[in-house]
Amino acid sequence: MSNQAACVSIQNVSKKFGKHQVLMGINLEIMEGEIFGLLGPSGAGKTTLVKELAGFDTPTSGENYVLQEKMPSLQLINRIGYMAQSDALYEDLSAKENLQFFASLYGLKGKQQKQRIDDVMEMVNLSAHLHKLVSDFSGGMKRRLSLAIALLHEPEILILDEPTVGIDPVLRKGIWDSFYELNRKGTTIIVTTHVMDEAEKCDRLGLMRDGSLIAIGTPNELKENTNANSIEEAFLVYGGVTVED
Ligand SMILES: Nc1ncnc2c1ncn2[C@@H]1O[C@H](COP(=O)(O)OP(=O)(O)OP(=O)(O)O)[C@@H](O)[C@H]1O
Repeated sequence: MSNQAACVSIQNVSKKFGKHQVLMGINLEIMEGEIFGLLGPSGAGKTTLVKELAGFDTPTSGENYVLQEKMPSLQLINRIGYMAQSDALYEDLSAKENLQFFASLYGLKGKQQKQRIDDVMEMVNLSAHLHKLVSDFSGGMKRRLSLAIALLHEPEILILDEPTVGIDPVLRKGIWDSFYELNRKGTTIIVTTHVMDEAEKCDRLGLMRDGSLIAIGTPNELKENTNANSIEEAFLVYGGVTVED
């Protein structure tokens, strides 16, 4: 990984909502072509951080650079794919109409638009439901449709906020296979999760707790450095927490 360029550089980023300090002096570089996972309990600040990377929020202090541009940057809209934690879908439109709407925003037209819609729906295993109203979709189907939308314009960086919540293990594996496939083709993937087995699938992890990045490394490094058998155990050691049942 040493000869890769950083495509994300987070420089001393802090964020406050009123008096509530949500991010504290985060420094992190994410390399081109890696799958980077942000792991941490609810409220750790993962969503706040990835929202800033996607250009939907700004730090109170510090700077975020994505593809060498200071964020937020309108110029990057076509180069970043973002899947938010809550689905931003039009419930009274069909899946196809939702995809067409977002495809138009990205400037995809005609045959190319149709092809991309078919490709992404196949990737998330929803091809059979193209014409169904989103209001008739299950929670997991909505997640997968949101993912399909994030993939439409073949972004160089894909930012996914808990992409597989509410998705059953078989489909989850299928979705991770798609991530690996995209990653093989060069897409950098940044994913937040609090699922430990997903964390193991990342090239590197950033462990977050109470707005701080408490450790960064490959899953193996994090386990070896703490003499832990699992990422969960490593997390607890880095966090200075003792294991309780
Ligand atoms: N717009 C906001 N206004 C005020 N507080 C906020 C806002 N957004 C987030 N927070 C607070 O910031 C903290 C971090 O939230 P964030 O959603 O980033 O955590 P998270 O690690 O992504 O958690 P989860 O896994 O539950 O999504 C929480 O305490 C949350 O209540």
